Amino acid sequence: MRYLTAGESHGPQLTTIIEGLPAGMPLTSEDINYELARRQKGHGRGRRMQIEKDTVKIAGGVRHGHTLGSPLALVVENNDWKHWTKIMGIEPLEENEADEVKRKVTRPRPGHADLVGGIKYGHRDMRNVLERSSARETTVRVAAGAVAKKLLSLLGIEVAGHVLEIGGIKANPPIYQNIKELQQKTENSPVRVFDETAEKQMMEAIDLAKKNGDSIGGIVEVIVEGMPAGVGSYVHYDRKLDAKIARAIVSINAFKGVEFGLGFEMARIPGSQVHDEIVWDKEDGYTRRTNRLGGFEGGMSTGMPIVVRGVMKPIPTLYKPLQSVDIETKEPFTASIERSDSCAVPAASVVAEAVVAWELASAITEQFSSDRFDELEKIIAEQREYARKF
Ligand SMILES: Cc1cc2nc3c(=O)[nH]c(=O)nc-3n(C[C@H](O)[C@H](O)[C@H](O)COP(=O)(O)O)c2cc1C
Ligand SMILES: C=C(O[C@@H]1CC(C(=O)O)=C[C@@H](OP(=O)(O)O)[C@H]1O)C(=O)O
Repeated sequence: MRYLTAGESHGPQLTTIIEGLPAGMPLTSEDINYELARRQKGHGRGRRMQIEKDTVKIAGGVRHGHTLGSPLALVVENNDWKHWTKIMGIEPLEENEADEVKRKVTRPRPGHADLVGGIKYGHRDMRNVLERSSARETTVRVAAGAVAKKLLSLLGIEVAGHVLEIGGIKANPPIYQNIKELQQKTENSPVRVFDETAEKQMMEAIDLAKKNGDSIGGIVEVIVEGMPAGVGSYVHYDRKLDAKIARAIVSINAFKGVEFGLGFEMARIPGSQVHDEIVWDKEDGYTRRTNRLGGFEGGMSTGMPIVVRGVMKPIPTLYKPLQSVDIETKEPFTASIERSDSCAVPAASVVAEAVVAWELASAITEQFSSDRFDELEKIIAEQREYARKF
């Protein structure tokens, strides 16, 4: 499967076209709207989230609640567009219209894409960069991820994303009976965290950063249960599924690192405390006594839960801006201020879920290729049975 997205942050809409979905898979707008609403929640977001009520229009590829096998076209309109029609106008401006109409940006924000994007594309008005580099684009990535999550869920694979750390406040690792419990508890948290003590401290840290005109980042974790063993491959670098997931996580705006299972901690402990011992029983087939590698060996899923974490840097737009340079005068100036979030880690955990779900659904449909969803269900059941008996 593949998808592309189009659209600017304050333009009329965001669009994605998804190609390669099997036909006959149940899918409704509600499945997608549920995920879009989750992405909009979270303590620390700016005023934009009160303006938007993200809902999807399915513009192709579905009929009477089932996919057709044709490209799936999804559209999310920007409510804010009505305030930006002039600034973001599609048609050329009159010659006498001033630069203020465009809300020209000439003082790049350190840490955002403004300056290098301007250099790369020759945009001396760096609004042309920030409109597309904005994480508004993650709206339709979450829409694509919702479709992937639906496919996975119908195949018995569940995905849960949550927050582990914000601004240096660490949550205790979640202890839960099943993944549904993790999903439900974090869903009701304003910072999408399992640990209630950390929740309060995280919210205070966000409020303090906001008050100081500053921003904070954090760590999110995505857990996947029910993935069959043997998806991905060890034979080529670009077929390794863990590598695809790592790329997907780092592709999220402001994400700077990724780890699986024990992650960077593995550098400090011996192999006997890292590798997971293999056991077999009739019911579950091959499992591991522990899951310290986080569900991957040799670029393939082991069948154990996938555990992947990503680190998000603090938001680059600061209400107390850092030093920058005006590209017109080359004089030192503080960076421009755009309306901004002070912390978007909770929202980013929903985006992380979406991009992980996409990579898994994509790998499954590639490896167990079928144009029909009912056939795919059968093939996956057979794969599970084959791996159990192997
Ligand atoms: C959900 C989400 C919301 C974000 N909100 C903002 C924001 O309000 N202001 C901002 O400057 N950056 C925000 N960012 C981060 C920027 O989009 C990101 O730093 C920028 O695109 C530069 O890319 P890079 O940080 O990956 O290098 C957000 C990121 C995510 C994932
Ligand atoms: C619009 C979203 O996030 C935006 C991401 C973003 C950025 O620079 O990445 C900057 C802000 O844009 P605005 O100036 O319009 O408020 C955020 O609100 C969204 O998540 O839907």
